[in-house]
Amino acid sequence: MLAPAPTVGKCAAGTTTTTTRMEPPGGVNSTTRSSRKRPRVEADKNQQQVPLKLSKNKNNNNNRTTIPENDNFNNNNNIGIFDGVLTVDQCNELIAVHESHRHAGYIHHLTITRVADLSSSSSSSSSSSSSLALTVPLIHARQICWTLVEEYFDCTLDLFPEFTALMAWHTGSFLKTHFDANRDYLQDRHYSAVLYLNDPNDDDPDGDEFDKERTSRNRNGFQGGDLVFSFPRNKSNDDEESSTTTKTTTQSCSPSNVVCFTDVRIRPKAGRLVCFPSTERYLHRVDEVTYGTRYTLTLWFTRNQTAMETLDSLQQRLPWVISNTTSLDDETMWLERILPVSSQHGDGGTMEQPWETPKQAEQLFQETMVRAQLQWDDVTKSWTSPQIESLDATTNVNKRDDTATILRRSVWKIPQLVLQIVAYCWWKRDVALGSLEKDDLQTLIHEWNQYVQRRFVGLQQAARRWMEHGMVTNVTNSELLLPSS
Ligand SMILES: O=C(O)CCC(=O)C(=O)O
Ligand SMILES: [Fe+2]
Repeated sequence: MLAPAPTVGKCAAGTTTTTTRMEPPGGVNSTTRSSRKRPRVEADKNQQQVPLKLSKNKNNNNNRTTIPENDNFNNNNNIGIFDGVLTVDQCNELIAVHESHRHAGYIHHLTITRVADLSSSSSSSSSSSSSLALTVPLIHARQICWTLVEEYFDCTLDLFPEFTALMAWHTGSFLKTHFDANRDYLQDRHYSAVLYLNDPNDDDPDGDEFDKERTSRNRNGFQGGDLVFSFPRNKSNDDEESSTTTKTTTQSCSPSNVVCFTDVRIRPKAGRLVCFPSTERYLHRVDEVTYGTRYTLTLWFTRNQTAMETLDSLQQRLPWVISNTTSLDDETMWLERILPVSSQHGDGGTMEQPWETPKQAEQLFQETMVRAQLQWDDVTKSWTSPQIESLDATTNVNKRDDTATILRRSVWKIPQLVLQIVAYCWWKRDVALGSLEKDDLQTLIHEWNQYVQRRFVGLQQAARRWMEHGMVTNVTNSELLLPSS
């Protein structure tokens, strides 16, 4: 006899909404929970919260099954959905972090940014402090999710992050039906959590009223990309379930003894966290992203402390973080050097200089800007010129996936900072870098440095705390609670 389909709990972070607790399937060890309890972290109170939109229990059209947000299931709430976990601003910051450091991911049309990608450059490199500073919003977001997942599943054992990455699901990406602990080496994945960072392009994803302000901030929207769970059920469950849920059966249930599947479809939404056990009972897929880019913070948690992901590269560099009291001027210089206005000769220090004269610098700058523009255009249209095709040959990535990686590795040695400025441009100004005047660009660089400086100070403070508490030898075991501004 098959277990009834797991059900879905809906709750709002930071509100008094009661969360229905689940018993994890198969039960968990009832060892008393350790007294260590991370403080609950809430979204930055200074920033406007994404308004909680409680449901109107309305199905949207085109035969989609949505989860009614006011459903009160009485049995296990095995899938948790939290809205407003991060503000739209916080989500946008994470998208910018992703864009500034993305690498080709593990499936086509997927790019990822892990903590290691932000912290692995050599400690003396000029671009290091800005990259390291960007670990702050990522670790902070992880901390919020971590607390929510532990609380939601009412874990009697502590959980530990097993994998953390910002991801961009570009047009054409999808994941076929799977469960997350589906390989021998993934047995330590116990809970999955996905925090969505942007909205689909629909005006009305949840049957809510059209929200102009929110939609206007919803840059880089996408179509498709629903998360869909498929729960097996037997026929005897059919009547009961169809009367209490809006789930639909995607296969007909005859003849008898045929296993049927109930689909539970979850629409991504900026600031929405979905969490579920990583076991085979939670088969799920990601529908193809048919337009645009879908951004997520994807996390797995483990009950096995030894399987915890290491943040080695970050940890190793903390002493340098603490001792680095200098400003980020050297980084500013990186970009200034490729500006026509300030392309005087320097010795270049340890940096590579792919140009010899101011004229070449100017040309490099123009090319960089063209490429930066391409990055934000429709990539499928962008990759036509033979020159860019040949650039692609210098990388091992899918050319449609990973413009940023190509930029970074390209023969022109475009500095990492340019990518960061491109990402910042999108984030704060909603403009393409190529369309900016030189003066605008200077202002932007200044703003960027101030932003990084603020984040870097936050990292220094946290690092000092870790040092003081002797936690540096095992950073991932610390609270990793960083200031959010
Ligand atoms: O992005 C999602 O909604 C789910 C992703 C997923 O299933 C996975 O990465 O295993
Ligand atoms: Fe998955």
